[in-house]
Amino acid sequence: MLALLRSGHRCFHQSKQLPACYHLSSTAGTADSRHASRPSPPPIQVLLTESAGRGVFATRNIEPGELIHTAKPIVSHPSLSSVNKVCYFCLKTTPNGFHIDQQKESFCSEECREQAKGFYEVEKKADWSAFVDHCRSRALKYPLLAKRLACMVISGMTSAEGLDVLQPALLSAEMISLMEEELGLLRDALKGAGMTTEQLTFLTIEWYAGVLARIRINAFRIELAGGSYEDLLALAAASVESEAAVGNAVYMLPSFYNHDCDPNTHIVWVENVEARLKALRDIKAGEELRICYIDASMSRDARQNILSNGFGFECRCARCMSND
Ligand SMILES: C[S@@+](CC[C@H](N)C(=O)[O-])C[C@H]1O[C@@H](n2cnc3c(N)ncnc32)[C@H](O)[C@@H]1O
Repeated sequence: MLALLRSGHRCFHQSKQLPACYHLSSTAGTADSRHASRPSPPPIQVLLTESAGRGVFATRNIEPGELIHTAKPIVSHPSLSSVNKVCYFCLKTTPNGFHIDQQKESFCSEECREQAKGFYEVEKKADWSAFVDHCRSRALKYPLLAKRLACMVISGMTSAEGLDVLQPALLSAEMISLMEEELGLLRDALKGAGMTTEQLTFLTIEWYAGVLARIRINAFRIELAGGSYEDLLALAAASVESEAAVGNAVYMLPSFYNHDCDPNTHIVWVENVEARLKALRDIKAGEELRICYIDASMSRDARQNILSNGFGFECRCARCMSND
């Protein structure tokens, strides 16, 4: 998927720059950042594109293989099949993770347990069986992220508006009415855990549907490479549609990367949920950085179908425009 047509597409950004909060303090480095003396700001900025909303642009030339920046998630959750195998916070594989109060979830370190403390104190009081059964029987993964976000809001770890800046998917009335049942199960679990009406004020259908609309467009499926960088290219190519996911996560800065069927950048996970954005080839200052959202080895028609149905846009990247 990664050795396809070289698009050489140009950036079409308008001069309007987004607020400084978009220039996130993620770390960046050279091709081997371990030798860098201190982390430098990432060589990117978020700007408006001509036809794809906001996008991420290089502020200097970037070399192939360079680690552009890393990113920690706003919210993440293990997949239901991995919940007993990975750290409940960072999704690292945990053969010997430690459990708290005989709960089935485990953490890989004291640090992760500490960072999860806020939402986990809320989560562990509730009986999630009906909510989880609902998700399992319908193969739904995103409500688990919404559930965790709700617990983070209740615990004060984050604000109820935390995802608002991200682009939402358009939801049909039918989709929203299906979400009402899910929201009922979420509210019941939290009420059963002793949360007060006041604590649950934010938990309306508008909030829940708004969160899921953003998760739908912006969530990443996490597959851990666990190996060296050299393996990652092959792994990224092979696994886009595999079922090796340990969980799902939503990030801020990575959410602003637009799609290209012949991307110049890719996103990888080595041992946990921390994302690494890496250059796949030479990128010139001012060029837009794009990742591939789907399995780029599919035919043009299949790619267009998935992008249209899943993300709501018609891909007009150089590869699609050349009918490849
Ligand atoms: C994850 S967001 C990327 C950031 C987004 N442009 C924004 O302003 O927040 C995905 C959305 O960006 C737009 N997008 C991404 N790649 C695109 C492309 N190749 N062509 C047109 N629109 C694209 C679509 O609206 C898509 O649903």
